Amino acid sequence: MTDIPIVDFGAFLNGSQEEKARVAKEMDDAFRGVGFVYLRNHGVDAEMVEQCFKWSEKFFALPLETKMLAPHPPGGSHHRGYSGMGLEKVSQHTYDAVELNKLRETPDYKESFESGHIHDNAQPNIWPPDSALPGFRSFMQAYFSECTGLIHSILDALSIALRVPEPGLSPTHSESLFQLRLLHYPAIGVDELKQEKRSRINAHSDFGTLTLLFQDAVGGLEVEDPHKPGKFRAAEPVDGTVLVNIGDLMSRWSNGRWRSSVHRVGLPARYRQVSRGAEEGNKAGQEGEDEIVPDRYSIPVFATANMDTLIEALPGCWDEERNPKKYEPVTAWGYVQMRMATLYES
Ligand SMILES: O=C(O)CCC(=O)C(=O)O
Ligand SMILES: [Fe+2]
Repeated sequence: MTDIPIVDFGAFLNGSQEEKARVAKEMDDAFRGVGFVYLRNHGVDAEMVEQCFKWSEKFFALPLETKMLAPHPPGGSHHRGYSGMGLEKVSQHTYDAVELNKLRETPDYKESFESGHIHDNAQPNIWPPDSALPGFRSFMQAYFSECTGLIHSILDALSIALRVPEPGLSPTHSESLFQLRLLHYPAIGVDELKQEKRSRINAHSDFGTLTLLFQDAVGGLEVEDPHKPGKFRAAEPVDGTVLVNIGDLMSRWSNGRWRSSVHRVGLPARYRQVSRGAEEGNKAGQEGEDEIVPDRYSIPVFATANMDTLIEALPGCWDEERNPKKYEPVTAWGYVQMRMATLYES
């Protein structure tokens, strides 16, 4: 297991100034260390989270032709709608076209549906007709707003951690240009994942400011150990929590103070041990060969700052002598566009 801390965010949402400062410090520590934190009492309605997983199952169970009524546009710059199996392939800072095509030979075995803010004019939503899945669109819009609240509260906590003067970082995200993603990883043979014939999601870092992640009970998410590059440790689902991580844009904004850790989804930890069958004797051992990892569903929400926000080392994250600015200033949108362009074949 990773050493991803669990923080009680309720103490930030409802606590005194002292409690808020304590929680902010705990989050600062987590983001400086592993770049991930589990938040308990995060305020996102548990029933809505459960319902969102149900909508996700219903959506992905639709026939392919129906899902294709809301197709993800070609190229990576308009990230909305349905992406079928193998369409998106994440990578870690690979911009070279030849390299990217080589990576795509082992496609991520997943399908996804992206939606965003109803007033996001740069990336308008792409919905299936309501008759295809009545109620889906209105639920997803309500769930999007529900998650938006938590993102802004986390930004408030981070502003306290850095002593960013009031009103802090939240106004830089006032347009809520976020991306709500439903992910479905179909059932897959243990061996296919083990031998890396297919991946669920390849190692990558997220490129926005913050990511919220709800995952089902299947597991398989792994985070790279910040001190041992190439070594991944399980980030198993923890009941009643949301997993929050720092993206590249926030890492850059904090002048590297907060870590945007590489993560991936592969074989859940419990399948790594000797196959269950093998322990139970020969006959069962044979069956163990064909073991299947069940379908997995997860729901990330990616946050980014308003398009023209200048991303340049935040106060408290640099000083002229000991800790100079490490990165050139970029606009939030300029950076995100550059990263999104690598995700899809254009
Ligand atoms: O499915 C997951 O648990 C992680 C998904 C993820 O890392 C992503 O979509 O960026
Ligand atoms: Fe990710």
